[in-house]
Amino acid sequence: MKDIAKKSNTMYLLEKYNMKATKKFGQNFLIDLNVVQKIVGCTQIDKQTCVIEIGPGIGSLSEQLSYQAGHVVCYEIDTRLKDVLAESLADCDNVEVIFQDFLTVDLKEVVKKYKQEYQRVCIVANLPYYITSDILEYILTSEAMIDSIHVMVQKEVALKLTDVSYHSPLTFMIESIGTSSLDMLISKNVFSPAPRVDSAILSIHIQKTYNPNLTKILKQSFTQKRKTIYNNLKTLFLEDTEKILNECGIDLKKDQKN
Ligand SMILES: C[S@@+](CC[C@H](N)C(=O)[O-])C[C@H]1O[C@@H](n2cnc3c(N)ncnc32)[C@H](O)[C@@H]1O
Repeated sequence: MKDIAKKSNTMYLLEKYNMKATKKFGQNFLIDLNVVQKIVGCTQIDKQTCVIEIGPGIGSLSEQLSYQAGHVVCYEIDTRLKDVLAESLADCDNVEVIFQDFLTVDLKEVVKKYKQEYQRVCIVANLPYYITSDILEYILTSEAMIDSIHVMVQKEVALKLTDVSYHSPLTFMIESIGTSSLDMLISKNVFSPAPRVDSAILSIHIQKTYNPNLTKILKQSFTQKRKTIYNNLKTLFLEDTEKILNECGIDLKKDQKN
């Protein structure tokens, strides 16, 4: 189907397949073609890019991604969407839909495979809000050779994750491998059903591979707030603390206050 994101097309598909959005999977479908095209514009993908999309829903974003990208691999948890996606994306030959919980995907292996054929591999998603942090952490710590991540998240989450004075395990993970930016604000009115809050596009450009030592560091660091990271970690890494923090790209004097 052409222009799935048009409200009339979305409603046609949802009604035809008696598909009710479920909170269980954080389903809020985009129903504004113009906004979907602007989102794709933020990603700067091209035919040398393979996109991994998390949660295609009825395919609104996947369709527009398919016009710009070389290949699109979508992971969808809700098997009720099988028939809908078979119809909506029937003409998009470069889209592959896999029905699997994204949090069980071997991302490192999948990205390695697509890197053999495409110059870049990017992740693009209108994320289910109930597991935003879990998904971001899963991607960031996967050690997969991803070039960039462009995800729609709650506006407040995007503001926090791009605020240099805000510290959380996720901000440290992002900082340790690249840079983040808030690229676009999105009104809650362009979704069906409309969520309670507005959204934003958060982009993360990856320059370095994740250092797995960081997960250990963050667990220890966030047990005792107020102290600097260095002081918190001295008990764990002793004289190696400074070296390990430097390797992970973390400022020794940072504390965990918001
Ligand atoms: C906010 S909706 C976005 C749908 C569509 N991309 C759009 O923009 O209209 C989130 C989508 O993620 C799917 N989803 C939720 N949890 C998931 C998981 N763990 N793995 C893969 N997909 C998931 C939902 O079923 C839903 O299709």
